[in-house]
Amino acid sequence: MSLQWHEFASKEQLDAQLAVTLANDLNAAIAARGKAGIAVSGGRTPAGMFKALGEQAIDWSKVVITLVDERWVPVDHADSNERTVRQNLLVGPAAAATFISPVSSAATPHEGAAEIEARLAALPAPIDVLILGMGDDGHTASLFPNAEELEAACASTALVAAVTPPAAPHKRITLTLPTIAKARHVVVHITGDGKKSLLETAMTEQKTAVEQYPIRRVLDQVAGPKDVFWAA
Ligand SMILES: O=C(O)[C@H](O)[C@@H](O)[C@H](O)[C@H](O)COP(=O)(O)O
Repeated sequence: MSLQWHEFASKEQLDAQLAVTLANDLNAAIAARGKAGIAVSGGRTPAGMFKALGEQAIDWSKVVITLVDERWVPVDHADSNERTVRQNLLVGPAAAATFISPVSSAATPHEGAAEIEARLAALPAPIDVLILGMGDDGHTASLFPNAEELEAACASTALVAAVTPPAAPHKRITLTLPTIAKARHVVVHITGDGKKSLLETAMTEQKTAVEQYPIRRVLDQVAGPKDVFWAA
């Protein structure tokens, strides 16, 4: 399926519409299978959308939430993606959702990966809806260009992989490419002209784009519907 672009006049309008789209996915999954699974991305972009999502009419007690990737830091660390999710999404009615934390007290994600893998057995498979961010280098999740474990994380049959990004300050744990690609619906959530231009470049026909940009490598493997929600 081709990548469908949805452009919005403001981040606020994007957040409001994406929240409705995600709520529709979750409610459809609950109606069909009795529960729903969502994997959200970290970074700075999603905070406003998390607030809008938390206001949607969803039976949160039937929703299982996790992160697409995480920095291997304590959950009260300023760089923790879980901290962002707990402060912006898991408040109000959405606090009734089941959140699967992708970090443990292990010293490194390499040591902690097996425990996180076991925890994620509680996540509906395939994931019903998965939101991807994208970095300025074309990374998505924690699939970074030139990372020493990139190939392993793109080929692994496990749910998660530990990654040492070449330039980011923290070791990471990430859903593997096959796990991401199996999601029933994938949404790329990006803002700014630079990221729009980068994603358009990544999605060109040039074969080099696949090697250079993990976002392209991931989207090429996504079997289901894939959308981009973008605002300037
Ligand atoms: O832990 C992370 O950083 C993310 O999961 C990462 O993949 C993020 O989505 C992009 O780097 C975009 O981050 P921003 O939204 O902060 O630009």
